[in-house]
Order: sequence, then C-alpha cells, then structure tokens
Amino acid sequence: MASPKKKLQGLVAATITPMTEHGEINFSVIGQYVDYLVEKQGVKNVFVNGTTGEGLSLSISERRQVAEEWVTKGRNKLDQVVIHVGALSLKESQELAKHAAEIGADGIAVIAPFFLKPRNKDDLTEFLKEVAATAPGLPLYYYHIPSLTGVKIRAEELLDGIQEKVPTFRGLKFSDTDLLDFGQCVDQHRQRHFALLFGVDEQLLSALVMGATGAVGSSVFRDSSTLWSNWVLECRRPKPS
Ligand SMILES: CC(=O)N[C@@H]([C@@H](O)[C@H](O)[C@H](O)CO)[C@@H](O)CC(=O)C(=O)O
Repeated sequence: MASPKKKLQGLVAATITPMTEHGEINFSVIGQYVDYLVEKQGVKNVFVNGTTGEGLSLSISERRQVAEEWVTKGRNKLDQVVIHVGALSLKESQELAKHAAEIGADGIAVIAPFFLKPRNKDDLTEFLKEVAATAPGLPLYYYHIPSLTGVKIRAEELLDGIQEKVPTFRGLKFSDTDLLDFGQCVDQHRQRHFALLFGVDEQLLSALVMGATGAVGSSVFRDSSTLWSNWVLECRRPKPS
C-alpha cells in the first residue's frame, strides 16, 4: 500500500527535460540539475515528465529513461521524485506507473486522457483507479489541468469519495485559475489531509492564503522567488502546539 508517512508538501519543481542540440535527451546534466535544485534553490521535491518536462511529447521509452535518471541521481539528495505517468492510452499509463514503482519513485501523477475524454467524474475515477492498481505501493496525485486536457470536471467534485475508490489517492496538483474550485477543495477536504498542490505560479500567493499545502511549478524556482515561496510556505506550516 502507498506510504501514508511521506506527505508531499512545500515546493515541488516541475523539471524540464534537458535535450542536446540533436534532439536527444541530455541525461548527463540531470545530476547537476539535482544539485542545483537542492543546493541553490533549497528544493528537494521534483515532478518529472509533466508539462514543463514535455512528458507527453516524449516516447514511452524516453519517459522511462528520464524517470530512472531522476530517481538514480536524486537518491539520498531529493526527498520525493514524483513521476507523471498520464497518457492517452490506459495501458501506457499503467506501464509507466508500474515502471515508476519498480525504479523506486516516491509517487505518480496522472492527467485525464485528453482525446477521448472521460465524460464525467465516474469515468475519470475509473481511469485513475486502473492506473493506481498497477502501482499499489505509490501515492497517486491527480494532475488537474483543464486548459490543456479539456477535461473540465471540477476538482472538488472528483475529490468527493475518491479515496474509497482509489485507496492510494493522496491529493492533486491543481493547475487551473478557478480559485472557487480550489477553495472548495481546501474547505471540504482539509480533514482528509490530501496534498493540495497549486500549479499556476502567477496565482500562488492567493492559493497559499487559501490553504494550498504546496506548489508544483516552473517559474517559482528562480533565485529570490524560490526563497520567498519557501518562506511563505514555512510561515504557513502548522506549528506543533
Ligand atoms: C502549464 C504549465 O506549464 N504550468 C506550469 C507553471 O509553472 C507555469 O509555467 C507558470 O504558472 C507560468 O505560467 C506548471 O504548473 C507545470 C507543471 O507543474 C508541470 O510541468 O507539470
């Protein structure tokens, strides 16, 4: 079963996939990338093969290799390596999820399939359940990004009752500007201790005020903005009484 111990929180870097000038993945710099994030930015969680990493534009074989490299190079340096395994095909998502578990990743994230789309919450839940079943030891996060997937099922609606159907479900990466939906996720699901990670950097401050437990982003990891965001998150972390 998925570990309940390691909650994914704070800043999570959505990593780019480094390429050579010939369009091949430049694996040789991923080790330096890990060091840069940890030593210069103070960020110890990564989100690999997502939007910033152009995961959907990579082949399955490339996605597997990139995931492996981050897990290997991040060992004993990073806290959590979350691999995005979303795909148009359920079988590909399952293959990537199983692979993430085999290589020792700390979690998986899944977008909704976006060509033949889930029509409603039940369809989407079923898809997530089938992916989750192939990696029963890994926490699963739903990656809500309706502007790119076209799947507009409200996150708050999805969260309602999901853990009963997908036991490894641990939260979501909310990449939408609908702060009403986000606020309802926070208000109605706070007690379930889901990770509610915000993904639109431009609105991060608002989301933190509303109760985001962390952020997955690309632009928050530049110099002073990272330090600033870390500071805000630290201030908002509940203090032991
Ligand atoms: C659509 C997109 O790329 N969103 C970025 C944001 O960090 C985004 O770059 C930022 O808000 C600037 O617009 C992240 O949420 C993406 C992300 O976490 C990912 O790579 O999966």
